[in-house]
Amino acid sequence: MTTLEIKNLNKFFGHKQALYDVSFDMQPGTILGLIGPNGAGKSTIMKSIVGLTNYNSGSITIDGKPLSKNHRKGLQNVGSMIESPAPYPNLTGRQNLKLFNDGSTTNEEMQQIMEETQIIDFADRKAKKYSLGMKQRLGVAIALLNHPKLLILDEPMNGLDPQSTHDLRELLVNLSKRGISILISSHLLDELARIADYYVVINHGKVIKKADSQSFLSEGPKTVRFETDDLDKAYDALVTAGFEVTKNDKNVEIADTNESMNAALAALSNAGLEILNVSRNQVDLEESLLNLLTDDNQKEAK
Ligand SMILES: Nc1ncnc2c1ncn2[C@@H]1O[C@H](COP(=O)(O)OP(=O)(O)OP(=O)(O)O)[C@@H](O)[C@H]1O
Repeated sequence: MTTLEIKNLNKFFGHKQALYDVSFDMQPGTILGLIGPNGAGKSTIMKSIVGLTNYNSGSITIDGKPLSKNHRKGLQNVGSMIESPAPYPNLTGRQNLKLFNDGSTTNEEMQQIMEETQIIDFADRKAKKYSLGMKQRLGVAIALLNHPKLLILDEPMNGLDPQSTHDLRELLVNLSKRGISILISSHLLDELARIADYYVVINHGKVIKKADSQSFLSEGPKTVRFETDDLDKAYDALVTAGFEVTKNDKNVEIADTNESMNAALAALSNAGLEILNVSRNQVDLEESLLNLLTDDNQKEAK
């Protein structure tokens, strides 16, 4: 059964429309990256799902159950950490978890959550003494209480050091393997690219792209880079052979097409150059996103 289905969601703040007919869905056990620039509407979508804000029209269905527009937070089946996590500062991590437990999480499960999110070592310290990274981890632990089928995490990697980011990534992948769907927004696109199965791109409150991670990245331009013993000469040789060339500190780069590799290699070796390395490159998530946003903003400006 579809875990989350959002259809034609519209949201106004006063006269200002923040979401325009946003629609997408999530299947069980998938990680969906919600991406877009600041102010695009990502948090508003997440808040609408958990009832932190109401919406004007459209529908949200979780695990087959439609939500009303003014539903309260504390939804069954949904765990969330939206904007900064807000544990009670004068309670310890463990006490916070107990407080957010609706009674369905056993002590053993609570222990497992504390271990998985690695808050166990500071679980008996007051939350006000936590660093940002520790608070983030406690936020994820709270989201994991009560057996969620859907986890909604807004910028969960903020403030985490590289080891903690790595650990959180592993945890999220393991949770998705257990069938939990994870909706995650992050500006740390390299991190997101390592775990997301699908992306939904938001710009100015509209969905401008939905794609699985493979096709999202493979649609972008590909290039081939050559390292040689003389980059200036390599640049000239490729330009003379009719290529559009970019010269970097370490290599020269051309568009990767079916014919370009052989023709470029021939041009470089005819110029007497020693080819030290050849690499094919696909655009990364950040580049794909920037290309998409540039196209969309140009369309809007017309
Ligand atoms: N409480 C509010 N009152 C009025 N406008 C709001 C409110 N919350 C958000 N907005 C507006 O709605 C739009 C979407 O904001 P939102 O916070 O959802 O963006 P975002 O994609 O999450 O951005 P960021 O990446 O900066 O978190 C923005 O134009 C924002 O100014």
